[in-house]
Amino acid sequence: MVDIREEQTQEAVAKRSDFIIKTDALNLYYGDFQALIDINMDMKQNKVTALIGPSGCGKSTFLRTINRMNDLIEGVRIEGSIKLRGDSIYDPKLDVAELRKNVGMVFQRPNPFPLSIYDNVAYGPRIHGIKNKKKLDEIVEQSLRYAVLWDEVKDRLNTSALGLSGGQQQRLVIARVLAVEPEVILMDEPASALDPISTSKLEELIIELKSKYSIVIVTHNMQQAARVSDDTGFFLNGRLVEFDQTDKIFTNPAKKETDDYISGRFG
Ligand SMILES: Nc1ncnc2c1ncn2[C@@H]1O[C@H](COP(=O)(O)OP(=O)(O)OP(=O)(O)O)[C@@H](O)[C@H]1O
Repeated sequence: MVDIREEQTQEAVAKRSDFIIKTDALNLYYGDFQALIDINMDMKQNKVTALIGPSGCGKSTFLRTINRMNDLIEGVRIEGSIKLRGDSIYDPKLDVAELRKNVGMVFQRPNPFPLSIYDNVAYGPRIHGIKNKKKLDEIVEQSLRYAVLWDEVKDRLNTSALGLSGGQQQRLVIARVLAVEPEVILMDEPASALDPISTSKLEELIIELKSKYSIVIVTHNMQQAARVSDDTGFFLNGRLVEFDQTDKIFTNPAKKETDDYISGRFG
């Protein structure tokens, strides 16, 4: 006789594994101020999840919970759960440095180190103990190739990263993140300081990267969210108002607030 519980369990496991990050009743407070209210959001593996919403609605705060960047801010308190592949991100036993290696982050302004292009990419692997020059060379080349920057910089690897254009610097920062082999890449308005051509290269790169990584991106640019993401979450006043497939959010949202926001009636 088939054990239904066993079947259900296997089905549940298969379903769970589609999701890389799951949050359950997540609340976050800055002192007395509640910035995130009861966020339940399951993000899929090898997909791009976009977070949209007006300024101050909690997008960056939410993004930072995924690699515990909020830990660095005094007075932050978190309730509820957030899991990466089923393991609690806020487990006191968790190695935060390991988490941040696994969940890399790209910020609004490109922030290369004042080092050579090569040393920027080799930085993380070196910290994680890789000393062998040949191995480092391989990692640097592969990461720059994945970040679609190799052809532009291969003849100047030992020159300063600060000499690159803003768009190149942002792709270098992505290469630096890729060099430590993360599973998830968080991006907080990564194109906001870039010109249209660099932005479009970055968007192409994001779409390419999802074959290997899971990406969560905060953006103010709704066309960008529509172009690059598979799923979109709309935040308002600390709540996740609606979370669905990007096509659905932009063509037939379920909630009036989402419709008002995407059609430019507020925000
Ligand atoms: N370090 C902090 N201390 C206190 N309050 C904060 C802190 N950081 C953010 N907040 C508040 O939390 C709320 C959410 O901010 P957050 O930066 O997450 O919003 P956002 O949607 O990313 O905004 P934006 O699109 O402008 O970047 C805002 O009211 C903000 O003022």
